[in-house]
Amino acid sequence: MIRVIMHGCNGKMGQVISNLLKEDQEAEIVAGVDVSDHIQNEYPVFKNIAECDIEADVIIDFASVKAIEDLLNYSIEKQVPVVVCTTGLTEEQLAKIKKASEEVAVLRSANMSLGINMLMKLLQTAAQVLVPAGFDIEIVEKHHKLKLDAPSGTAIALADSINDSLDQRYDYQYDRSRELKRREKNEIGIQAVRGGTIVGEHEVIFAGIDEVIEFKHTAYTKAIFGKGAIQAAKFLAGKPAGFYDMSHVIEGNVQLNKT
Ligand SMILES: NC(=O)C1=CN([C@@H]2O[C@H](COP(=O)(O)OP(=O)(O)OC[C@H]3O[C@@H](n4cnc5c(N)ncnc54)[C@H](O)[C@@H]3O)[C@@H](O)[C@H]2O)C=CC1
Ligand SMILES: O=C(O)C1=N[C@H](C(=O)O)C[C@H](O)C1
Repeated sequence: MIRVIMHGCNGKMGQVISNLLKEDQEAEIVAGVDVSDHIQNEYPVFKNIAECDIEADVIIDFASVKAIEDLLNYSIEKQVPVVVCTTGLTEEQLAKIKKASEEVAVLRSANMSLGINMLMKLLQTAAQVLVPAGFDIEIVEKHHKLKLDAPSGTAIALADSINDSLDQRYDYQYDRSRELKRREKNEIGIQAVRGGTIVGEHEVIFAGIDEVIEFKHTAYTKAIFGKGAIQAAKFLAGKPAGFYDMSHVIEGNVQLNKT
């Protein structure tokens, strides 16, 4: 059995994963970490990961940007690989995650679903064909009203994926209300919508002269993120120090299915 610490265990994603792992034959939660104690779990829960004295093979993190430094310190000190799913991280925190991966295995992904990770690859192909033909790129994301960060980590990851395929020529425009001016050629507009219980929608729009192509991903349940995070945790347990993302997990599964 792979032993998991669930960081942010009493949150929406922490509970999705707790329920999924109850039925899992290969992995189990041995401890949880959460500042909130409004839920009774079948495993011990610590207020801070630094207090956790239970041995584990991997940590799954869906918590808060405020907890990221303690999480990385614990992961390095105890040599427990960590799957970082929390979004809204600053550039400085992202740099700390990269640095930590020199000492312990770290997998970070703003979106654990197969669909979004597949879409990232499709967008690179689309951008390489459509941008030279003069298409503009805009991203619209929609999420539930409880979400703290905006734009979503996924919207930024989709933009980054496109930008990687275009030699980083693009800037991101988050707010068009400040200046009275036309959009720049080398910009990706990113807009966030918040309301109700929308699980997660991402739409990437390539707008050309007289034609528009739209790529859209809709998450109907949070289980798609939970299943992806569990797959990632199983992949990461026992891996050497290094920086991994969902493409490593998906490629690993494709190889396994071929054999
Ligand atoms: N990568 C992905 O595929 C996905 C990422 N997320 C991200 O995961 C994070 C959590 O999402 P949700 O579960 O929806 O949020 P949530 O607010 O329901 O849960 C977060 C939990 O973390 C706990 N927490 C807050 N500060 C903490 C601290 N310092 N130490 C330990 N626990 C702490 C809270 O008490 C709460 O129970 C968000 O950043 C969200 O954007 C969410 C869904 C998918
Ligand atoms: O907070 C959420 O709910 C989600 N957050 C992630 C993000 O910021 O991209 C992933 C998913 O869209 C759900």
